[in-house]
Amino acid sequence: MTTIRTVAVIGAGQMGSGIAQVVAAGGYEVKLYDIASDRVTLALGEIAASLARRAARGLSTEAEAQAALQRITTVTTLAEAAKADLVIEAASEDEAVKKGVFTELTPLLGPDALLASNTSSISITRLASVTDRPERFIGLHFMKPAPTMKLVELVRGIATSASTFEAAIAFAESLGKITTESEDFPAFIVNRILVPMMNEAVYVLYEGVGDVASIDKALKLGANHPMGPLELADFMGLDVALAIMNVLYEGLADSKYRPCPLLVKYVEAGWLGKKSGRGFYDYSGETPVPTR
Ligand SMILES: CC(=O)CC(=O)SCCNC(=O)CCNC(=O)[C@H](O)C(C)(C)COP(=O)(O)OP(=O)(O)OC[C@H]1O[C@@H](n2cnc3c(N)ncnc32)[C@H](O)[C@@H]1OP(=O)(O)O
Ligand SMILES: NC(=O)C1=CN([C@@H]2O[C@H](COP(=O)(O)OP(=O)(O)OC[C@H]3O[C@@H](n4cnc5c(N)ncnc54)[C@H](OP(=O)(O)O)[C@@H]3O)[C@@H](O)[C@H]2O)C=CC1
Repeated sequence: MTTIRTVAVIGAGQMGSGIAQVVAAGGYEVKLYDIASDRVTLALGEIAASLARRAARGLSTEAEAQAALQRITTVTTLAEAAKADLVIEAASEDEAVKKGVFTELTPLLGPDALLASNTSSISITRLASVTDRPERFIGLHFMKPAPTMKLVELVRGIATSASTFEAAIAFAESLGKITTESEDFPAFIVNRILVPMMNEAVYVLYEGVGDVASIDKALKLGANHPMGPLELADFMGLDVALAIMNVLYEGLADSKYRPCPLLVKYVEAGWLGKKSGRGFYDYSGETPVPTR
C-alpha cells in the first residue's frame, strides 16, 4: 500500500481550500494548486482565518492551527503538484476541465501515486480512463464545509483496485472522517437525493408557490434541515448545483431531473450564490437578503 505523506490538492476554490485545510490538520504535507495563482493566495488566507476561528472555538489549539498552516505550500505548476503520494482533484465541476487536469498530470506523477477526484457527480470510471492508472484512481467526495462535515463518500470506478479503496478509507479515517460507499452512478448517493430536492425548491419558487424566505423557513422549521434548500444551493454554488442536475439529466435520461429554468437563468446571469455575492439571497450587506 502507498504510504501517504504528501497530498496535492488541485483547484483552490470552495472545496479545494477546505480539503487542503482538513488534510493539513490531519498531519499531511499539502501542496495547493489552482489554475489562477491569485486564487491560491486567497485560499491560503481563508484557510488561515478558518483555522484561527476553529482554534478560538476550542476545536484545536493555536499551536495545532499554526502547524497545520505551515504544512500547506502553494505551488504554481502541475509539475510541482505532481510530486505527491496522493493527488486530490477539486477543480470546477466540468468533465472536460477535470479530464484536462488528469491528462496533463498523469505523465508527471511518480509510479505509485494515487489519484482521487472530489467530483460531485461525474463518472469516476470516465475520469480514470484518461490516466495511466485507473486501478489507482478513486472518488473521494468531501462535503461542504469540508472541515466540519463528517462524511466522505467513496466511489470506486470499474477498475479501482481493492488496495486503492482500502488506502482511501484509511486516509479519510485518518482525517477524522466517516466514509460511505457509492457505486459509480451519476451524482452517487448524497447528490442524487439532495440536489433534485434543491432543484424542486427552485421550481417551487419559479411557479410562485412560495417566496425564498417561505421555502427556506418551511424546510428549516418543518423538516429540521440545518439550511433551507435555497440557502443551501447558494452555499454550494448554483453553478455546481446546475452542473450536477445536468449530469443527472443526461446520465439517467429521465425528465424528472430537468434543471429548473430559473436555476439555469441565475447561473447564466453570473448569480452563483454566496461565492459571487448574489444568488437566491443578496450577500452585499451584513445579513443575506432574499431576492424574490
Ligand atoms: C455538492 C456536493 O457535492 C456535496 C455537498 O457538499 S452537499 C452539501 C452538504 N452540506 C450541507 O448540507 C450543509 C448544511 N448546513 C449545515 O450542516 C450547517 O448549517 C453548517 C455545518 C454549515 C453550519 O452549522 P453551524 O452550527 O453554524 O456550525 P459552525 O460550527 O458554527 O460552523 C461551521 C463552519 O461553517 C461556516 N458556516 C456556517 N454557516 C455558513 C453560511 N451560511 N455560509 C458560509 N459558511 C457558513 C462557519 O463559518 C464555520 O466555518 P469555520 O469552521 O471556517 O469557522
Ligand atoms: N461546492 C460544493 O458544495 C461541493 C463541490 N464539490 C465538488 O468540488 C469541486 C470543486 O467545486 P467548488 O470548490 O465548489 O468550485 P469552485 O468554483 O469554488 O472552485 C473550483 C476551482 O477550480 C479552479 N480550476 C478551474 N480549472 C482548473 C484547472 N484546469 N486546474 C486547476 N484549477 C482549476 C477554478 O478556477 P477558476 O475559477 O479560475 O476557473 C476554481 O478556483 C467540483 O468538482 C464540485 O462538484 C464537492 C463537494 C461539495
